[in-house]
Amino acid sequence: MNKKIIEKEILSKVIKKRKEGSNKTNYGRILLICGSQSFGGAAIMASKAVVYSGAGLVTLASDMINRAPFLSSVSEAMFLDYTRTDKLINSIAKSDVILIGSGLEDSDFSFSLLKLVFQNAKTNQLLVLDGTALSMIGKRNLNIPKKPTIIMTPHQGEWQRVSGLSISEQVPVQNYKKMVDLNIDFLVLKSSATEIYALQNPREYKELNIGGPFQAIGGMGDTLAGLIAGFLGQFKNDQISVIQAATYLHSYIARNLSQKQYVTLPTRISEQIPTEMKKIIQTSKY
Ligand SMILES: NC(=O)C1=CN([C@@H]2O[C@H](COP(=O)(O)OP(=O)(O)OC[C@H]3O[C@@H](n4cnc5c(N)ncnc54)[C@H](O)[C@@H]3O)[C@@H](O)[C@H]2O)[C@@H](O)CC1
Ligand SMILES: Nc1ncnc2c1ncn2[C@@H]1O[C@H](COP(=O)(O)OP(=O)(O)O)[C@@H](O)[C@H]1O
Ligand SMILES: [Mg+2]
Repeated sequence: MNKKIIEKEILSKVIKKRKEGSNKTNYGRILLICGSQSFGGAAIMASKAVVYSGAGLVTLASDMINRAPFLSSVSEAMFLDYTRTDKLINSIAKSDVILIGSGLEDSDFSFSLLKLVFQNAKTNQLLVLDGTALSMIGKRNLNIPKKPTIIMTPHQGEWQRVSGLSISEQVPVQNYKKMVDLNIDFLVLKSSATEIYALQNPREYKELNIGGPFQAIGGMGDTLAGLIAGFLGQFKNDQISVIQAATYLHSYIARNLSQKQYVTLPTRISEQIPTEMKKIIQTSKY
């Protein structure tokens, strides 16, 4: 199987200048179903990455305990109480991209949210599965539906839970087999050398080689999931390139920050996203 390295050119391939007459509805409606009483920060960090990546309309559905801190730190986004099933179903129906799992608790209630999304998601929607959604799918043997496009962002421990493959068994051929078995369209398998797979192309996968241990901090993956969701909402073509670009940008910013900072805080990465995106369109040949 052919391994390629993700190069910086992927950023100018995907990130484009905005059209003059466009408005927020042209840049994606993103719904996050994230956070819980225990992990409010994950929801805030994921949402911050979605907003700072430029997504048009962003809603977080979460536990009410997170509402006030969320609105004060990501004021551009909207908030929904995730126990309001009627409103949540409505919001699922209107979304282009749904990110579920970052910071959810492993509970019967969270599991019911995941099933609700699986039942209501439609063919033209993109579903990003992260964090505890993955652990629950693995532990509770939940089948992933064929209809929405599925983007899964596990670290190796989560992928072990979902796929049953131990870390040493997580080699490309095995990973592809599991993607087919489990209906996963795109897999971002996170580690110190993150790998990105697309189901349509089982002969090639790409590896990221610009990350580093300055990224080993809680919230780094929540931020990546948000950045991927935000990019998928606004850059509509060639989903694999969009996912690669988001993953590259996340580590590219972290690497730049690490020149001056021992550890690169996830919220600082998000704050840097608009500046780096601007630099890309200014230097782009396209
Ligand atoms: N501030 C917050 O609210 C935070 C919330 N978080 C959320 O907490 C939930 C649990 O996620 P966690 O990943 O912390 O815990 P998990 O228990 O799901 O995963 C960690 C386990 O996986 C194993 N593992 C194997 N390979 C790994 C790798 N490459 N990277 C990381 N772990 C690996 C570890 O040894 C450990 O046993 C998620 O929903 C996550 O989004 C975390 O993001 C931490 C920060
Ligand atoms: N040593 C490292 N080198 C490169 N990237 C790393 C390293 N450690 C962590 N990362 C990156 O940080 C992120 C961690 O994701 P995850 O474990 O899901 O974090 P969290 O759930 O706490 O937000 C991944 O993108 C991973 O690739
Ligand atoms: Mg995570």
